[in-house]
Amino acid sequence: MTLPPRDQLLRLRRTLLAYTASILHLLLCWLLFGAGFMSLSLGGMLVLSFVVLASGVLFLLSIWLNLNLRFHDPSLTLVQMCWAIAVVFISAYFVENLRALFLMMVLVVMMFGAFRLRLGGFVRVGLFTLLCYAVLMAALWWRGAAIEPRVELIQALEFFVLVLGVSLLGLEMSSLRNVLQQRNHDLHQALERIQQLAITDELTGLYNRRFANELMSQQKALADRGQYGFVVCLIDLDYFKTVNDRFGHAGGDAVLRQLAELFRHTVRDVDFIARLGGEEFLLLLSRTDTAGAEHLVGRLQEALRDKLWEGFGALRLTFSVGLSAYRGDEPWEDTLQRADAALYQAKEEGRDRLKSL
Ligand SMILES: Nc1nc2c(ncn2[C@@H]2O[C@H](COP(=O)(O)OP(=O)(O)OP(=O)(O)O)[C@@H](O)[C@H]2O)c(=O)[nH]1
Repeated sequence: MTLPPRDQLLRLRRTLLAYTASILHLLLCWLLFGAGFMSLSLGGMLVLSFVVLASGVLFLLSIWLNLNLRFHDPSLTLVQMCWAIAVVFISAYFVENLRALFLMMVLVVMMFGAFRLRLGGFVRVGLFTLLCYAVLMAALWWRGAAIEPRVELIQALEFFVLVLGVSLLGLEMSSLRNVLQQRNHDLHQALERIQQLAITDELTGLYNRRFANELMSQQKALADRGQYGFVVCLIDLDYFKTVNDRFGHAGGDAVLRQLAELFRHTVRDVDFIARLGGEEFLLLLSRTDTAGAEHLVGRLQEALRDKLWEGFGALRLTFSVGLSAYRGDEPWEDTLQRADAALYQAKEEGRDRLKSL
């Protein structure tokens, strides 16, 4: 059996809490029944208990079966609150003498809305409470219960002042919760941004040297476990200084950005490309052998030959590559070291070529 997602679990927990409160309310009813304050027969008490317990189970089931997700507010806060308030008023109808005390349960229900309802929700619950109160008074009057209008009016006023007070407190808590949620969201985004910045090269958006080292060590661990290889290519642009001399440093930057875009589009999704600094790049090819890497480098050279540099006219660029395949059970630094030596050879032998060691 799989557990519901976190949001649903939270809703279940909150509904379970409300269910516990309604069971406590029911216990109070039974206590008053035992003490002779309820004008309800044993059968009536059993029906009331069944209705309260069954409705709670229905709310819990609707969340467990995800039926609540079909509603505008999947927490069902308003529905649950109105139902709980109705139950309090229904049971209050049968209480003799202690009705005002009994109605205080409505305040507990109000507190449940504190973390979810906004102003509109509180107004609706308030109006619903008002309606319930009026219906209760009418029903009592209809039944011929002894109602002292002045006392009832004072009790009603006191009740509504309390409901208003609790609603205002609830609103305050609700807005506090919103602020906290927003802060949490902002912090989460800032953290994501920081994590992104920590691994990317600012100029090109490729991975940076620090992350390249991490990737190398990860690749080594994976290769050692999975018995497959990986290849490291160090790519260094030839005579890049002339680009800077011709177009200025900003122009050189723009060329590096366009080059990064070309690399990104040419390598496979499973491969990694990082800028180690200056005009030097590292290509990390996973599950590839030397032949496969040479093939990819050929494709990159071809793409570079055909590249039309936006804003740089007839610019032609080449690069030299030092390639090295991981030999198994060697430190990844050794693989990189060999690629570096191979790159040195490629430069020494006239550039625009690939050397592997
Ligand atoms: N625009 C720009 N230029 C950079 C950046 N980092 C390094 N460079 C330039 O890259 C050039 C590298 O020069 P060199 O090391 O002599 O290399 P090269 O001119 O490419 O010659 P070889 O590598 O020997 O073929 C220098 O002019 C640096 O200023 C950068 O972030 N932006």
